[in-house]
Amino acid sequence: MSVVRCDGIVQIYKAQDVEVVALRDVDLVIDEGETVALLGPSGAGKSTLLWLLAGLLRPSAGRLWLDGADVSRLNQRRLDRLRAAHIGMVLQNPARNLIGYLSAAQNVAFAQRAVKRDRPRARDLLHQVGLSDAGDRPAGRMSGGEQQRLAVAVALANAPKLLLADEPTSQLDEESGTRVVELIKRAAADSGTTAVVVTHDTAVSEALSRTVTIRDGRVGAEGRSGEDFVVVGREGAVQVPPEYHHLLPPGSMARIEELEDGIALRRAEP
Ligand SMILES: Nc1ncnc2c1ncn2[C@@H]1O[C@H](COP(=O)(O)OP(=O)(O)OP(=O)(O)O)[C@@H](O)[C@H]1O
Repeated sequence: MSVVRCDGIVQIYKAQDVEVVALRDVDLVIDEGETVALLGPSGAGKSTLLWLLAGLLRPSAGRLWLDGADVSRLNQRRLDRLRAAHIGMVLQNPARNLIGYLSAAQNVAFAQRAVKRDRPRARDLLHQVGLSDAGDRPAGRMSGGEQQRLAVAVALANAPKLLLADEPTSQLDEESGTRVVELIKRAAADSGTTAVVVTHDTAVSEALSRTVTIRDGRVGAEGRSGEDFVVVGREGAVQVPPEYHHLLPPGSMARIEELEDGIALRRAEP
C-alpha cells in the first residue's frame, strides 16, 4: 500500500505581494517500508514537500493522500490526530523538535502521548542514539549533535507509519550518522516505517532504498535498485536527470525513437 501519494501538488507561498511557487505539479508515490532519500539543491522545495507530507501545510493545489487518507477531506482535528499517532518528524533545526526544559526520556515519553506508552521502546531508542546516560539534563542544554540524535529518537517514539527527517545527520560525526541511518532502516524493517529523509550526505542516500530528486519545485528522477526512473508529468514533460546532462544537455534537441515499450531520446546535434 502507498503511504504517500501526491497527485499534481502545487505549493505557493504568498509573501507580501509576491508569490513563490515552491512546488509545481509534483507526482510521487511512496510505498510502505520504503526508505527514500530526497535530494536537491538549496531552495528546490525539499522542506516544503516534507512539511506537506507531515500535514503541517495544506497544498495550494493537487491532492495528497497520507496513509490512504485524502488530506483535503480531513478536518484539522483529524489531521492533528493522524500526525500525532502516525507521523514522526525531525525538523532541520533539532532544538525545534524538543521541549527544552524536559529531559531526553521525558521528551521521548511526550512523543508517545497519542499512542500506547511503550517504555521499553523509549529506553531502546535512547540507547540506540547513545543517550541512555543523558540523565535529567534538560534537552535545551544539550549540544547540537545530542539534540539531533534525541530528535530522531523522539520522531520514532510512536513507531510512526511515516518518518520525515530534514537533514537528520547534519550535525553528527560519521559514527553517529551511521547509527541514525541504521535506526531508520531498522524501523522500516521491524515496524514497516516508511521514511523520507532530506539529505546532502551521500553516505545516507546510498544506505536508503530509493532516491528521489527535486529541482526547482519539480520531482525529477527516481532511482530504484540501481535503475533510473523519471516521472512523466501531466503535460507529458520529462526531466532529464543531471547525471545525463553530459549526454543530453539542457536546451539541446533530442531525437525521439519509438521502441516497443516506450521511447528513447537521442541527441539530435553532433
Ligand atoms: N514561508 C515561506 N514564504 C515564502 N517563501 C518560502 C517560504 N518557505 C520557503 N519559501 C521558498 O520556497 C522555495 C522552496 O523552499 P524550501 O525551503 O522548501 O527549499 P529546500 O529545498 O528545503 O531548501 P534548503 O535546502 O535550503 O532548506 C524557496 O524559493 C524558498 O525561498
